[in-house]
Amino acid sequence: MSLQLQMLGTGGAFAKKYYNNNGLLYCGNFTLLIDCGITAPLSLHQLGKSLDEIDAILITHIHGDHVGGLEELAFRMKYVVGRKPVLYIADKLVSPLWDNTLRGGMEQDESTSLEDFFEVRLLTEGQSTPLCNDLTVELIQTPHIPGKASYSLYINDEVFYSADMIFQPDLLKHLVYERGCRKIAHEVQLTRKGEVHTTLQELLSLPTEIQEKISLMHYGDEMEMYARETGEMNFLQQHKIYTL
Ligand SMILES: O=c1ccn([C@@H]2O[C@@H]3COP(=O)(O)O[C@H]3[C@H]2O)c(=O)[nH]1
Ligand SMILES: [Zn+2]
Ligand SMILES: [Zn+2]
Repeated sequence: MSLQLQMLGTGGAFAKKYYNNNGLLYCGNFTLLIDCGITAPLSLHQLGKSLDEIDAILITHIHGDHVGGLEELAFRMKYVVGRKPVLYIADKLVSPLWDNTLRGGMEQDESTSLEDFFEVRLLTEGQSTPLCNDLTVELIQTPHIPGKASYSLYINDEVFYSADMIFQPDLLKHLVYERGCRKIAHEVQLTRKGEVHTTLQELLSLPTEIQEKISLMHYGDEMEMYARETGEMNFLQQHKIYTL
């Protein structure tokens, strides 16, 4: 079964042209929404997708461009669609997501926990979990903000989808040379110092055979200026469907 990826947006947190870096992963009839940022509901609307077409949501980490659309999604699922969405999430993210992010807007009456709005399915880091017949996801914790857990994804034991992360060349080499990784969707920061992200310069230091597997995402509005400066890598484009 081939996997397809359609990004709802490919922009960094402050990008305006390309929307938040959230993706739809298609596996046959199953659709997984990877992250649900502020712009996710608008992007879904522009694609003509109803929320009912999303079978599950997976959250990589707690930043607005990755979770800022969850309140709208959950309220619409509850009050319009009438179905609890499935939410895959690392156990360490449950409390930060509910207590520190969603609770202020969503707690009311008997609805006092994440489980009151979502069918929560916990993911354990380092463990490959089947989400449907032909789709498995393994969380790999990757550094982003000190003290805040963030998880990249290893999909079907062959595709790496980075969360926001500081450059991890050894991880990328390990995945490609020892775990048979075929494709990599990687965040990139084009301008300014990386600090909590991976810079284009850092990715350009990777061997050619790894760069060839990389598609760049989570970039700024200046992306077009860098179109010919990405070595063997290419930019993922919003709404285009890629076979993985
Ligand atoms: O220590 C910090 C924390 C945050 N930030 C910025 O805020 C943004 C939050 O979303 P993001 O993770 O997509 O990108 C982050 C950066 O652009 C930063 O530069 N340094
Ligand atoms: Zn981000
Ligand atoms: Zn982030």
